[in-house]
Parts: sequence; structure tokens; C-alpha cells
Amino acid sequence: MMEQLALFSPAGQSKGLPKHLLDYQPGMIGTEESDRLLTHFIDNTPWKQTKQKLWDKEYVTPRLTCWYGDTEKIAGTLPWTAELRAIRETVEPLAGISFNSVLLNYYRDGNDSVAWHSDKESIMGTQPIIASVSFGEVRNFDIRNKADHSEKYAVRLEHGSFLLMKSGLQEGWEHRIAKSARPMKARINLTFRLVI
Ligand SMILES: O=C(O)CCC(=O)C(=O)O
Ligand SMILES: [Fe+2]
Repeated sequence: MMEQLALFSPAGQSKGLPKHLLDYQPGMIGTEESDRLLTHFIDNTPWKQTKQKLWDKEYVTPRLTCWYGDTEKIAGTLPWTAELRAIRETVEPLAGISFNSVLLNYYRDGNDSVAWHSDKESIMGTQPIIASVSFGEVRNFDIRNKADHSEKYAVRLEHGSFLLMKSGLQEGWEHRIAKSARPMKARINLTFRLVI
């Protein structure tokens, strides 16, 4: 536990966060607008809890999700909404690319999480750029080097913040949102992607 804490500087970010892999920008969206969007997404999204198969056993994904966008590559993708379009237009210049889909994640409390993984499905190419926007509860976004798990960093993703996962991140690194024993309020995360 102490080891974990020692990773963080007072501001809550790991020291020496690798800037060539990640770009973090707090307050991309103002507090009031972020408050509105948090409630909007919680209340107006047809959330689903999907199942994952791992070693022939079925697990319920420990969070709720929903896909939006204009690609037919992902089954059941819903059309862009006004809110998602507006956020997409804000993040595209920061990412330097256009996105055609977004995955919405709803972490209801500290029990919801996403396990270590990298987003490198073949439909996105091996070096995708992903733009991530967060609302609600601050959660730690942990990354670790695939070749050396002891090399790891954490970023506290704040209400209204923007995180750019740059092209090298998915290939060499994994990321997660860990469960928390501390009581946690709801968090919404949007990951904009280009599915090709
Ligand atoms: O919730 C987050 O910040 C990350 C979500 C994520 O890793 C994903 O959707 O692939
Ligand atoms: Fe991910």
C-alpha cells in the first residue's frame, strides 16, 4: 500500500509520467457543464452489462457500457447524439485525428472497474490513438509496461478531464481502472476511437 502511494506526487499524478504515451489535461470541460453531462449520460444511455468469456468461463463485465458512432464494424452501435458530437468536436483537434465511434463506460461505484488490458483490436490498427473524457468520481488510470510490470504510473482522471492515449500506448503498455475499497460515486468515461 505504501509503495502504491509513493508513486504519486501531491497533485496525484505519477512523477515522470511518460509524455510520449499520454497527454493529460484537467478541466477540458468546465465544472457546471461536466455536472450536466454526468447526469445526462447516466440517465439517457441504454446501458448494457455484457458478458466476457475467459478460459471458458463466463463473467459479467464489472461496469455498464454502450457504443455510439457511425461505423458498422461494431454491432449495435447507436447514432451520434448532440452531446457526443459536441464532445467529439472538442477532442478531435487535441487528438489530431477524426473519430467514428465512442465507447461509453459507466462505473457505478468502487466495485466497478476495468481489468488490465490494451485496446488494440485489429479493427483499430495496432497503434490507435484514443481520446478519453471523464465525468464524475475521480478514479486512477493505471498504466504498466507489458515487458516489465514494475514500470507503472497512475493518472487521476478528474471531472471534465481529457486524456490522450497516444499511438505507442496500446502496443507496449496495458491500462486499467482498479476497484476501490473506498466508497466511490458514479463515474462516466468516454473513449473516442477510429474503427477502420
Ligand atoms: O474508464 C477509463 O478511463 C478507461 C476505459 C477503458 O480503458 C476502455 O474503455 O477501454
Ligand atoms: Fe481501454
